[in-house]
Amino acid sequence: MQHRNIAFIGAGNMTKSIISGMVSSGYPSDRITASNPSRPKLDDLQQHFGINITHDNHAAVNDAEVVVLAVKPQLMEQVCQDLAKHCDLSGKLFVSIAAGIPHKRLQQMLGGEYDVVRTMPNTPSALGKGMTGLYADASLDAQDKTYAGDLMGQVGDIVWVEDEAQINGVIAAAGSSPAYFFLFLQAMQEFTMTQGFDKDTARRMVQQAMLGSAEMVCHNPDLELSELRAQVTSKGGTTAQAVEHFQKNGLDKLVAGAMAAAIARAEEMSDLF
Ligand SMILES: NC(=O)C1=CN([C@@H]2O[C@H](COP(=O)(O)OP(=O)(O)OC[C@H]3O[C@@H](n4cnc5c(N)ncnc54)[C@H](OP(=O)(O)O)[C@@H]3O)[C@@H](O)[C@H]2O)C=CC1
Ligand SMILES: O=C(O)[C@@H]1CCC=N1
Repeated sequence: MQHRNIAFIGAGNMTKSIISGMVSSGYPSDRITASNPSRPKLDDLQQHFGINITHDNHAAVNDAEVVVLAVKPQLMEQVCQDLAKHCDLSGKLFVSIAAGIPHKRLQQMLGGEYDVVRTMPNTPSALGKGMTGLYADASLDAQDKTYAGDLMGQVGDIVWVEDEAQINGVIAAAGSSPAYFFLFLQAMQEFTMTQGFDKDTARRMVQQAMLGSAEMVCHNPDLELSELRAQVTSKGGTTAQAVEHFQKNGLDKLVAGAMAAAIARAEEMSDLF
């Protein structure tokens, strides 16, 4: 991929995940800058990945060809307006990772019809196992589109969406979903501890079971998920009892409700910010 000078505005969890994945995939660290108000996160990024760091958003943006907007949604307007006031933004490609802020709204915040790609990554990007949804409007130059896809492709799998509203579906399915899996594992760990296992052993067991299961899913793309489940479920056995308990207690509805809640919040945020 092209290695353009890239600046991350905001050096929080998601920036760290993306930079970590980029550097492991060979993106030159001297072409990456992170800007953040507080120091410790910047020091951490510099120590681990050898990137450039600054407290000055303007300097970071002035030196960049690509600007990743990685602050919390509620700060986005203030940060973009400040950049618009103090920097020449023409010719730069903007990549937003913020939940709930539409493409048009980002352009409005930046004060012009700049090239903007709206993305929705997730934290496993740190391990090169991310999943990112991307949206751009038809005016985006093919080279910029390729760059944005390659960039997020360095940290995992990507999917372009045609309809911007689908980005909220990506949030529910991939942006937020690592937290669902962690929550599920935590509940399993806690129950396992009630069976006389210490915390670490309980974690080791449930995490290995999850890792193995995820690998089975990925290595068997032609097998339906229901078939993989059937392979574990002996007739009259233990798994059948557990699965029946989940189903009787409305697991499908619970999951659909949680994902719909994530989407509803994303929609709400697009009115708020
Ligand atoms: N976490 C996740 O799993 C995902 C998050 N996102 C999106 O990523 C974005 C960032 O989220 P996340 O990384 O979790 O949040 P964090 O709070 O971890 O990071 C945000 C960072 O922005 C910094 N910041 C605050 N004000 C400014 C400013 N004026 N200029 C530059 N930086 C500033 C904060 O610095 P300080 O702490 O010093 O105030 C902080 O380090 C959000 O918009 C979120 O919607 C998208 C997908 C997944
Ligand atoms: O919770 C959030 O709003 C962000 C977006 C997806 C994951 N974290």
